[in-house]
Amino acid sequence: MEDALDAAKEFFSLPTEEKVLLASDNVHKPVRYGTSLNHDWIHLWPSNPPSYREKMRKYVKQVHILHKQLMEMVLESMGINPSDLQEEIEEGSQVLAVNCYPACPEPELALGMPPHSDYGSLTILLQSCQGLQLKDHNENWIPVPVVEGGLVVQLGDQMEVLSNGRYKSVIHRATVNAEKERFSLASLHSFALDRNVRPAPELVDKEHPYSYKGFSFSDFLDFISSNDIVKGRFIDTLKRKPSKKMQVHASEDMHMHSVHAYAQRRMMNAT
Ligand SMILES: O=C(O)CCC(=O)C(=O)O
Ligand SMILES: [Fe+2]
Repeated sequence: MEDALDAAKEFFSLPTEEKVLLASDNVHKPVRYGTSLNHDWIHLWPSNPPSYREKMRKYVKQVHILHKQLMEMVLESMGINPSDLQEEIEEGSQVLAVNCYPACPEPELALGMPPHSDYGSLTILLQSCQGLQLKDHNENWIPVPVVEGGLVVQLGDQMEVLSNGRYKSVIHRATVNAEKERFSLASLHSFALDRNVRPAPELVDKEHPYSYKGFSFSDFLDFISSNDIVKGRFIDTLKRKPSKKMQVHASEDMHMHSVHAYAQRRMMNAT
């Protein structure tokens, strides 16, 4: 784990001229530096620092194995037989977001990443120092401590839809640090890209009516290509009976924080 964080640190310390060669606003690009999609994009990852690919590849591989074990546990806990979704999981995608948040002299006025939920099934996150915060059901921000050798696991929008709302995707944000530059590695896992994710039939009944429209990865890409994050959450566009109150809350919050979003750098590595 330390190796992967070192590789991130070395990459971001490269001269800007070198990093911008990988810059792109095109969300369809598998590797992009700046402000995602199946195995074998590693040859496109940064070749400098020289150890970057090897260190990241090792990390990504281990995390992929862990993700499969976690998926089985989460699905079983929802009463879904993991083998029913085996293909979706096997053909799923993994994107490693390598985030760098420069030290900020006034951390209380800025955010590294505005509030959002991740679109996929599971996110496995490693942080170099404390900065991740989760929103709890009372709308309070809870800092997630750094535990030596520990990883943070979050559920994304695909799990909320699949569980028919029994599990919620986690709204989270990244704060910045006054003295230290902060790094995080977010391994974003999703079901197969061409599949429509919809509530599992076994979780739809009289008391739990079908609450979300199904969606595919391209629906999500269309949403982020044409919407600013301040306009709200993708998952809210899928709700069949959206709660107006919650929507207003979420978007006001996002707007407020994104106005102050600080100069975060991000490198997306599809695997
Ligand atoms: O830096 C962090 O702790 C959060 C990163 C994150 O939420 C993301 O990359 O989606
Ligand atoms: Fe995230």
